[in-house]
Amino acid sequence: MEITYLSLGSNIGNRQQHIAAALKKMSENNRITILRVAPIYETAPWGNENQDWFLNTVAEIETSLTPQELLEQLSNIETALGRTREQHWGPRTIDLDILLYGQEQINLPNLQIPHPRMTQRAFVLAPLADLCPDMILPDGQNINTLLKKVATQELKKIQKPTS
Ligand SMILES: Nc1ncnc2c1ncn2[C@@H]1O[C@H](COP(=O)(O)OP(=O)(O)OP(=O)(O)O)[C@@H](O)[C@H]1O
Ligand SMILES: Nc1nc2c(c(=O)[nH]1)N=C(CO)CN2
Repeated sequence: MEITYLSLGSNIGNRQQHIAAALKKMSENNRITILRVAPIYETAPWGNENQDWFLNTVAEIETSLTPQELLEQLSNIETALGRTREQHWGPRTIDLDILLYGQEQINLPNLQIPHPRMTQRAFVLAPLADLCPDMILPDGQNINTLLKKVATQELKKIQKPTS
């Protein structure tokens, strides 16, 4: 069993409902246990700014799935929730990324862990810091130091998920 952190994001349709539905589908897999879910943030679009604001959060899970099996499971959930891939960093009903999987470092063409862009993204670091305020990221930096570096990225904490 490995402790794993996942990023969840949505900026199309009922964003809160998409996040809740993704968490429900994950919890239906008997090899995934959701341990904690961070508060939800409303966040300015990063990377491709010409799109609507996102809701983002982070889930801490425990899983016996391998990283590749987890990626496949998350991709199936994205598809079931209507995710399409038309634009790089474009709008999506749901985006599920693996941030950290135990202490593993993976560098395959279809899977990089830790997620290579996570330390640049306030929409990842803020909810992750709510769950793990003292976390040291694999590059050796404290999460709060990293959060200060991305402080110009706009975001606001909105609420705990209801389910
Ligand atoms: N840690 C990871 N978590 C999820 N997908 C990953 C990871 N590492 C590599 N990938 C690959 O990235 C591919 C593209 O994913 P996706 O379209 O969701 O990217 P994105 O969310 O738009 O951008 P970003 O990767 O910068 O968050 C996936 O098909 C998957 O194979
Ligand atoms: N605010 C925000 N911006 C993004 C997001 C996201 O989840 N939230 N996801 C992206 C691709 O992973 C690109 N940009």
